[in-house]
Amino acid sequence: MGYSDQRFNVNLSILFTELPLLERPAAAAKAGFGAVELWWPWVDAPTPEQSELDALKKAIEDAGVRLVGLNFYAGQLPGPDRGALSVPGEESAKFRANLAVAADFAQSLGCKALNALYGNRVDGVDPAVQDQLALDNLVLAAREADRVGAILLIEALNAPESPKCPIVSAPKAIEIVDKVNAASGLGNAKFLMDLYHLSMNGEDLPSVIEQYVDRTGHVQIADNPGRGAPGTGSLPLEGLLDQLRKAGYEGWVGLEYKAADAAASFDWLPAEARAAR
Ligand SMILES: O=C(O)C(=O)CO
Repeated sequence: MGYSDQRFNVNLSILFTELPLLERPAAAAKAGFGAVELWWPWVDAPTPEQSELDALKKAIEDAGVRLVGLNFYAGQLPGPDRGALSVPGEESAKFRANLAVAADFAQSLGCKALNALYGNRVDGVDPAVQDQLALDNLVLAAREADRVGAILLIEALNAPESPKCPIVSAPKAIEIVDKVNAASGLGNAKFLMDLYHLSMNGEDLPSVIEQYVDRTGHVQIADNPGRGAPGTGSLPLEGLLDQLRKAGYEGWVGLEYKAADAAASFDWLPAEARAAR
């Protein structure tokens, strides 16, 4: 057991950001990784030029890494936006326009997991109106994911850093997962268990793992406090990942932590544990 038993991938939207986007896949490969994940890279463009999509696809293929997770368009991440799909008007329209583009891009690289971030509450808009819009958009997203053989991920963020986002606990994210599956009839909506966000919420992580592992489609980690590499904070990440593995989780674990020098931040992870693809 231990870190050697997991399939890790590098999140190229938070790590290696000191490099231009198109250089990051090769940097991850050079550090020994076989797989990467991304937030939607064009924060202002849900439907970028085909040439931009092609260039990123080529950079990933040339690096010889596999794309294993992609966020749908979610506005300006890591803030001030926390997603777009529950925000009426232009943001919802952008999310819908992005669905087929992101799903096709994922499919072109064999990526089987698409993450749909919920978005902030909007002053003056009835939360019930936002939640109905969110459900409608998540069902559309579940269908697009299904069209390309992918799962749809629903992630809980954390309340201290995302005070206007309503999906800030594991039970709340699971409630949305269940609603989307009931409404779509597809069963492809899964929980994205981000142990950093959940710990920031003060959740009991062993209990979250025990309760929700069977509905978890992807895991992300960072230490807490600080959202840094494992070992920079006080979370027992190795033990938590062991618990996940023993409970039957065999999916990807995304390294979604901050590091000023990404290449120097992987000492905690034996080289042989980086190469999964
Ligand atoms: O924006 C964040 O903090 C996320 O974890 C998005 O996936």
